Formats: sequence, structure tokens, C-alpha cells
Amino acid sequence: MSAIRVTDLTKTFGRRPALAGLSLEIGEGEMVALIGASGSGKSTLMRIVAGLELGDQGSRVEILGRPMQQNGMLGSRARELRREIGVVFQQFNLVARLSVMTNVLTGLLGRIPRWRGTLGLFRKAEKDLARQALRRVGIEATLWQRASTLSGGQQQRAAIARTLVQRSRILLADEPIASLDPSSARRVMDTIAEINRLDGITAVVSLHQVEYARRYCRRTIALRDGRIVFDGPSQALSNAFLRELYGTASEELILPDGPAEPARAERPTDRIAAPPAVLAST
Ligand SMILES: Nc1ncnc2c1ncn2[C@@H]1O[C@H](COP(=O)(O)OP(=O)(O)OP(=O)(O)O)[C@@H](O)[C@H]1O
Repeated sequence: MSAIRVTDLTKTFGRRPALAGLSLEIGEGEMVALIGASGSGKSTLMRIVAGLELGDQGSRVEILGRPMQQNGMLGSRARELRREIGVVFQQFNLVARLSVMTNVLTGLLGRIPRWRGTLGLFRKAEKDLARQALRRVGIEATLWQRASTLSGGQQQRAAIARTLVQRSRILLADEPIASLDPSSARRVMDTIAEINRLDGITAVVSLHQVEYARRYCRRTIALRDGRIVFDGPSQALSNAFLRELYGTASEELILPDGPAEPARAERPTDRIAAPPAVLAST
């Protein structure tokens, strides 16, 4: 079954199409990079897939085989489906004044009675779950710290821990490493890759720099002006090919000191078969 199926997705803000008739399918357990220059539509696509925004008439989004939205309206089971999707944004979206523990426990809010969530009445088993999730992402020691005292990379990992507590089957990470230094960025990508590999959680990660896509994701979907211009093995994305796809805008996708050609992927145990390359006409 596909985790995400998007068909003829169009989204227009005012007169300008942010997404222009885009279709894609992502299988359960895949880890896919979404790349594209600024304004190419990555965040809009992520928000629509997460059910946080509506596509236009004629668009359809299915999550785990069930309709999340169609023709600009949410499906009847959208609320339930949203629970299956954990979202991590560039700007961490933690509540700064609350403890890391409480932030992670908010991942349970869709799954427990509203009154308990509102009053912050979490059970011991739930707190144990949050602690376990923080251990998984390597920051258990920060449990009782205020979220605002964490580094950017730690905050991002706390946001990932929250999606683990939520028990979502799909993780959408929208530029999760854009504000981080290279070593924190690697740690966050390692964490996402690990939960993808060990828990089978489908991960879609939007990235500004193709180097991380080559390194962590077998498959990359590249957007330009709201259309898919490449969908295939990340290893095919050499710098020369990126220049072909994006022209001068390719500069923002290439690390200045990165290699010109893709290095071998670092994930020897990746069990997801690479999809066939599809080059859309540009
Ligand atoms: N709420 C909105 N209102 C109006 N226009 C919007 C809105 N959200 C996005 N857009 C426009 O849609 C297009 C795609 O934006 P989007 O944020 O999805 O791109 P992106 O690839 O995520 O860019 P970046 O890498 O800079 O975050 C842009 O032209 C943007 O200005």
C-alpha cells in the first residue's frame, strides 16, 4: 500500500500556482527527499499532504490508502489520518516555556481524551513512552529542561521524539536542518534515517541542499515552480544534472564545499528498493 498518494494536486494563491498538477506516490517505509529552490512549492506540498491546507478543485491526496482530501475538501476521516502523520518544521515548533517532557507528551493529544490533555494529566505509562522516545533520539538527559534551553539540533530531535510518541506512521520533515550547523544537521538526519529504518516509518524530508538527499535518501523528488522535474535515485543528481534542472538557481542546492559527484549512500542496510527514475518534461 502507498503511504502517500497525490493526484493532480494544484494549489493557487491568488493567481499564482504554487503547485501545478502534481502527482506522486510514496510507498510505506520509504525515505524520500524533496528538493527544490526557494519558492518551488515544497512547504505547500508538505502542508497539503499533512492535511493542514487544502488543494484546489480536482486535487486528491490519499494517506495510507484513505482519502485525506479531495476537490478542496477534507475527507471524513481526515482527523484520524492526521494522527498518522508527524510533522517537523524548520522552526522546531516546540513550546519554549514548557519542559521537553511536556512538549513530547503533546504528541499524545490526538489519542487521549481532550480533558486529560488540557489539564496535562498524563499517565505514568505515557511519561515512560516520552522518556523512551527521548532516549531513542539521544536527548533523554534534557527531559526536565525547558525547551528554550535546548540547542537547535536538540529541539529538532525533541520534535522528532514527539512524533514517535504520537505513533505516526509517516514523518513529514519540512526543512528540518535548514537552521542547523553541519554536525547537528547530520545528527538530526541520522535520527530520521534510524526511525525510518528500524521502525519502518515513512519519511519525507524537504531539504535545501542536495548533498543530504544523496547521503540519506535513496529517492529524491525535485520540484521546480510547483512541478516535479525529477523523481528517481538521489545518486543520479550530480551537480551538472542539477544545473540542467535548475539553471543558476541550482547554486542554492549545492554545498559550496560539497563533492561535484554523488558519493555512495551511507545506508548499507537500506531495504527500500530505489524507484525507477522518472524525468518529467521541464
Ligand atoms: N500562504 C501563502 N499565501 C500566498 N502565497 C503563498 C503562500 N504560501 C506559499 N505561497 C507561495 O507559493 C509558492 C511556493 O511556496 P513554498 O513555501 O511552498 O515553497 P518552498 O519550496 O517551500 O520554498 P522555501 O524553500 O523558500 O521554503 C511561493 O511562490 C510562495 O510565495
